[in-house]
Amino acid sequence: MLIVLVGLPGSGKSTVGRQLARRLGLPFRDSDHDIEARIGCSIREFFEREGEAAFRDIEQEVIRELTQVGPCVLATGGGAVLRPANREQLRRTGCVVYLRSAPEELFRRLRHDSQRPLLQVADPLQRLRALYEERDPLYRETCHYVIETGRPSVSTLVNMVMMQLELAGVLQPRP
Ligand SMILES: Nc1ncnc2c1ncn2[C@@H]1O[C@H](COP(=O)(O)OP(=O)(O)O)[C@@H](O)[C@H]1O
Ligand SMILES: O=C(O)C1=C[C@@H](OP(=O)(O)O)[C@@H](O)[C@H](O)C1
Ligand SMILES: [Mg+2]
Repeated sequence: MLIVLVGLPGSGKSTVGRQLARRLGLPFRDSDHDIEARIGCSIREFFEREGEAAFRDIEQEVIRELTQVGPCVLATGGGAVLRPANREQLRRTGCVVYLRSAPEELFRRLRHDSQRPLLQVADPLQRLRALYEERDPLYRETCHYVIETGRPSVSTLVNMVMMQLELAGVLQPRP
């Protein structure tokens, strides 16, 4: 089974995804990690050198591959839903969970983070609000379930995702 996490930068896709995979005994894959292995530098450097469109081309290839490697928990990058082909591929092949977070919460988590290329601007909170406006409808269109991430800790969120998947019959209930 393929479980896919989507959401804005800082929503916890990588952190929650890793713990969720451990709890489920599934491999964990992070599309940004595979992209960095392929380009041989950080995503931030690649954005600066080659631009966003070149990044999106590689991201689309990596997503297509990772949705075909067998059962795993897949953390995507925040912009994975921008391309219709990715939205269609993720929704068709996986059980897609949207980790929804308010831009203000994401700003609190990421204000000291220098590795997210889209947030290296004078007003990152304003940028996060704009990204939310643009992408929230795309995450909703792609996902099967929405999980609110505002207050819960990472381990509580892992439990919430597991409970949601059990209720939906995607996961067997735990004894
Ligand atoms: N539910 C949460 N509560 C508090 N901090 C969180 C939560 N989820 C993620 N974080 C923190 O926010 C930062 C970004 O998380 P990350 O998993 O990299 O997000 P993403 O992969 O969605 O961009 C990390 O420092 C992580 O520890
Ligand atoms: O939102 C985006 O467009 C991006 C989010 C990043 O992943 P995270 O969501 O893990 O930060 C990474 O894929 C790249 O910097 C582009
Ligand atoms: Mg991530």
